[in-house]
Order: sequence, then C-alpha cells, then structure tokens
Amino acid sequence: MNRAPTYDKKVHCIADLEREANQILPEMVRDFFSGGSMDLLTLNDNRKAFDRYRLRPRVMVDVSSVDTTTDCLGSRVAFPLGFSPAANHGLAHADAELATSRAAASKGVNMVLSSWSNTPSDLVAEQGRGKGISYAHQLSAVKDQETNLSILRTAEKAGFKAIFLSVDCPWLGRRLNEMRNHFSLPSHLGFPNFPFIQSPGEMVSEDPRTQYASDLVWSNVRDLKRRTKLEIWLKGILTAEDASLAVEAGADGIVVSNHGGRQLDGALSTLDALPEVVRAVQGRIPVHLDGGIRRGSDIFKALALGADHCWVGRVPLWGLAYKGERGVRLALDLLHDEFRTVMALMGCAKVGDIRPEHLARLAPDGTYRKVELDSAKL
Ligand SMILES: Cc1cc2nc3c(=O)[nH]c(=O)nc-3n(C[C@H](O)[C@H](O)[C@H](O)COP(=O)(O)O)c2cc1C
Ligand SMILES: CC(C)CC(=O)C(=O)O
Repeated sequence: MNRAPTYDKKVHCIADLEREANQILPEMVRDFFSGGSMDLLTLNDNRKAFDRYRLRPRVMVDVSSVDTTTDCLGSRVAFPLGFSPAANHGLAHADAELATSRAAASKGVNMVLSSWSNTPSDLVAEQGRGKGISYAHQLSAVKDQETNLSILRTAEKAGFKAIFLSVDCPWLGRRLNEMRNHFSLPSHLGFPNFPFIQSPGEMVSEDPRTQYASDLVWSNVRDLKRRTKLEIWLKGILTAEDASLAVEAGADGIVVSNHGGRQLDGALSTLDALPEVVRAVQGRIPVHLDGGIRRGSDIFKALALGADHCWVGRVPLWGLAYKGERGVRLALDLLHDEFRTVMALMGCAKVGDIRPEHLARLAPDGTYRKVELDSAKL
C-alpha cells in the first residue's frame, strides 16, 4: 500500500506545525507572524475561500507515476510552491533566512527574499547556488531612491532572478496586534539592506530611507525595467483592471496577493480575486498566488483556477520556529506529499492536467456547482 510517510512525531500537517510553533514563540512574535490588519476579515477569508470549492475527481486514469514538477522563474521546481518574502525570519530562529534558504534549496523550490531580511541577500542566495533553484528579491520601494537602487544592485550582484515589487504597501496596514503588544524588534536583529539603521526601532522612523514610497504609479514599472535586466514582477494585484495595466506596463509576472491580510482589511481573498486576474492576463505573463495556502489541496485549487504557481509566507516561519531548517523542510515535505496525493486522487498525472472543471464552487443555495471552463479563462 502506498501510504504517506510520517516525518515527525507531532506534526502531520501545517495546522499541527502552526500549533507547535505557536507554543514555542513569544506572544508578541506569534501575533506578528499570524496576525493581520484591523478585523482580520481578509486574513480569515484567505483561508475560507479555499473551502468554498470542492474537488471533482476523475477516476480510471493511470496515476502510477505523478509528476508534480513545474517551471518557476526559469527553474524546474519540485512542485508549484515556494516561499513568499517575509520580514524578520530572525524572530523565528537564530539561523533566520539562511535556514529557510537551505531548506528551499534542498527540497528544490524557489524563494523570494524580503528587503527586510535579517541576513545579507548574497549569503541567502549562496545557499542555493548550483542547486537548480531561483531566488527573487522583494522590494517595497522607499522614498529614498538611492536605497531602492542599492537593493536592486545587491540583487543583481548576488544572482537573483527577479525583483518582486510589492505594490500593495504605499502605506502600512493597521495591525492592531502590533499596537496592542507594543511590537518591537530585539536589538540583535539587523537589516543588511538598510545598514544605516542603528537600532531596529528606526525602521519605523520618519527617515525617507525607510519610509514606504506612497507615490508609485505604473510608469515606475517601466523606469525600473530600464534600470535592470532582472525580471520585474508585481506582488499585490487583486483586480482585472490592475492586471491589465500591469501587463501594459511591461511586468514580467503578477502575484495575486493581499499581503497575507496584513494591508487592506476587507480586500478580496486571493482565491476569489484569482479568476478575474487570470481572465484579464489571458496567458500573456505568469500569474502566481499567495495567501492562505495551508494544504496540498489548496495549491491544487489555485492551479485549477488558473494560477501557474503558489507561494507561502507564514508556513516557513512556523517551520523555522519549530525546528529551524529541519522544520522548514518538514513543512515542504508535508505540502509536497499532500499535493502529490491530491493529484493522484484527482486523476492528474502531471501539473498541466489540472483544469477548472476539477472544481465545484459553493453556490448561494448551498449546493456546489461545477466551475465551467469559460468562467475561469483557460
Ligand atoms: C511576518 C510576515 C512578514 C511579511 N513581510 C513581508 C515583506 O517584507 N514584504 C512583502 O512583500 N510581503 C511580506 N509579507 C507578506 C507575504 O509575502 C505574503 O504575501 C503572505 O504572507 C502570504 O500569506 P500566507 O502567510 O497566508 O501564506 C509578510 C508576511 C508575514 C506573515
Ligand atoms: C513591515 C514590513 C517590514 C514587513 C511587512 O511587509 C509585513 O510585516 O507584512
């Protein structure tokens, strides 16, 4: 019998990993990782949206060999999942982004590094050198152009493949957990991309080198593309209108994202936003998704609705908190196994076999209705 392997005594799914991590982390860090903005409507809906779909399995398909691999940022990755950028991996574990990067490299998935990494970007990318994976560098543009350009040059020199420009943070969302907990960073954590910061408290100062640029417009995408050979992806698109403008502006890819519910509370869940974005893009550039992915079946559902690839932000943080690099590898093993199992049980032998008609969506009358081909582009 081809039963799933057991990797850990306590952790058999991402919900277990979250529970274990949350028992280890101090309350302030736990809430910083898990929390979102305001009433957490979007944070919670990111998860609930996946449960509004059910699977329509096809049987009597030869799934004796299931190929979960796919292409992402020029690499053949083990399965359609990688790590979203998240600030401050150092709050989860002393090995911080180095451990996350090693885990990604050893399991054959890509990683996007936050500008607010606690580890120098070149050291993070070095962990995956020669291992066939790709790294992208996130940029939340700040007011000071020199600082933005220095991050761009660092990413180019260190061999990053792309810049993921976060377009959903002209202003920081209101995160009540951070206010209530008086969130602050320990003094030992530094930000190599912002070397002028002497103490972590200064990251929220009035200094234009750390303040988000709130005046970004579509022409800035073209400016950025003129300044670098790296691919420019836009992270934080939620509407068909902006997806079309992103393509016109020359973006190399889009990540449908609401920043894990940490920016605009009440914004659409990413799975709900995905079909209109996919329809607007019409296959001209890749469309990726992050937000709420916790199971292999979530990845399957996002792909069935037209995403080319998914990312997770909190999952590697929980893995790190649980057991450092080993914990991050565990998270990847679990999600990879779950995805493979779902593919087999759905009658999909390769990623390209996943189609919208594999899904049924919850209708207002409480029944589930088949997702029709033209209702999700493809
Ligand atoms: C602790 C934390 C820090 C984050 N830092 C960044 C960041 O620096 N830049 C960014 O673009 N997104 C950041 N994000 C958002 C993630 O890239 C991603 O969009 C989100 O976590 C996806 O949702 P998920 O956590 O449900 O997978 C952060 C998310 C978390 C949880
Ligand atoms: C506040 C930033 C440093 C990181 C971020 O984007 C986030 O916490 O969501």
